[in-house]
Amino acid sequence: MNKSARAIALETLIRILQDGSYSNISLNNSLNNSHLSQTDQNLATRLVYGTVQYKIFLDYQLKGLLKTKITEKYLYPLLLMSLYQLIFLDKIPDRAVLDEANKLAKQFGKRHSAGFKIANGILRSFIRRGVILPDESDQIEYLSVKESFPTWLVQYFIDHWGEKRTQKILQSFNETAKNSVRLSSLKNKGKTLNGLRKLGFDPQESLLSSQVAILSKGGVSETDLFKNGDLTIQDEAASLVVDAFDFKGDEQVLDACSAPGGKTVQIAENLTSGKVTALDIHEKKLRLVRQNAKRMGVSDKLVAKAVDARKADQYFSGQEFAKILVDAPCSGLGLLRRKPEIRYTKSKKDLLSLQKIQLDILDHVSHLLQENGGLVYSTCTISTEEDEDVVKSFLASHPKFELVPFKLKKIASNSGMLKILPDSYGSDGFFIAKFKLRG
Ligand SMILES: C[S@@+](CC[C@H](N)C(=O)[O-])C[C@H]1O[C@@H](n2cnc3c(N)ncnc32)[C@H](O)[C@@H]1O
Repeated sequence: MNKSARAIALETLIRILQDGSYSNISLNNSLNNSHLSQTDQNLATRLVYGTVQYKIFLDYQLKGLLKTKITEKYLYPLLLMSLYQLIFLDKIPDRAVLDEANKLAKQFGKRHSAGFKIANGILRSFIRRGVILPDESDQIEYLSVKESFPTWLVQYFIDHWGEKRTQKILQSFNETAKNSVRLSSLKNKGKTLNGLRKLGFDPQESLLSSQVAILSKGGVSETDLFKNGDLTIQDEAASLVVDAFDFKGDEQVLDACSAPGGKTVQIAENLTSGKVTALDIHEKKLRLVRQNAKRMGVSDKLVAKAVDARKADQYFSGQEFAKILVDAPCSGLGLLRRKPEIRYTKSKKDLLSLQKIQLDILDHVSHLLQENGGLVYSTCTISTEEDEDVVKSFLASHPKFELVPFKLKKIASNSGMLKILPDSYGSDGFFIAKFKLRG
């Protein structure tokens, strides 16, 4: 029997909430093995992302309603998913949510289990009582529940950006991520945009880059435009990192942390006789880099090697590279729209342990840069520990490096550092710093 959109969503949520799986990987696996129509896939996606995103808020709604201990594994995810529909999906009538919860409880529960009665009772009680929130006098607790972020993260954002901006940042992270594509610079941009228009994607130019288009719907990876390498899926802020370099075309470039290769192919598009050496600590992930390069028609510019960038100076003989990109492993706090569970899995301690890895990578690759060469450091996080503090520490221990201003297609950085918060342009949160090695 083919599974329904809600059954797929529930089994995915069980894996994410009970087994700690990643939302995007789990959901893709479930959807790829399903026979759902595009509309049903959209519903399953909405249910999974929405429930994970609002987990703290939804959990709070159960306050006072749980009279018995929930033992069956499916029941807690089912309650959260049903509450999400009751509260956020206006087009689905309450009656339908209750009926569907009933069916799912019977499908996922043990034989003779009373799970469906428990679910029904709790959901009916919620409908009678309505949404509850903590008292506003405690802003941290209030915002934590209202926007569904752990209290440490709310406190962290307030400490760095104040209460008003924090509210905007949190709200912005709860908005739906845009469908953003970067158009290959090797192809005719007008033609690609026309192709997108014909397919109903209604492309609009990004505020951050003239090479990036925002689409009105998903599913572009199914099109020939994607398959033929006319475009690639990349966030508008992420697309700025490579633009921070000024390419001549004949350079040897090192991409120290390359997988899945979004920025590697972008570098390669800028090269004529030059090559990009793409490293990643995980051999398996390099397959994605090679696939991406092949699809985007730049395989001849790529050398891929499984290397721990913290040991990169053992693999290369000296100052071999004119440009180096360190798009470092990071907490990913800038990606909260696309990977909502990051807010629950990362802790403040992680920021400092990641900082250590980031500095280690920078230190080891910095020996491989030619004099007057450019080093770009970027992260998809907005934490100071992994961004500005890394820059400060790196400069303190590498006095021959200095920050240099850079100009992108639509914005510029005079300080050599650029931090993009998620509420500024509705993009992912990103950080870019550009250094030069003095001659
Ligand atoms: C932020 S992702 C890079 C994204 C990539 N630049 C892109 O645009 O598609 C960081 C990558 O660093 C890799 N990584 C983590 N630790 C590493 C290390 N010590 N050396 C090299 N790569 C590492 C991870 O496997 C991951 O693929």
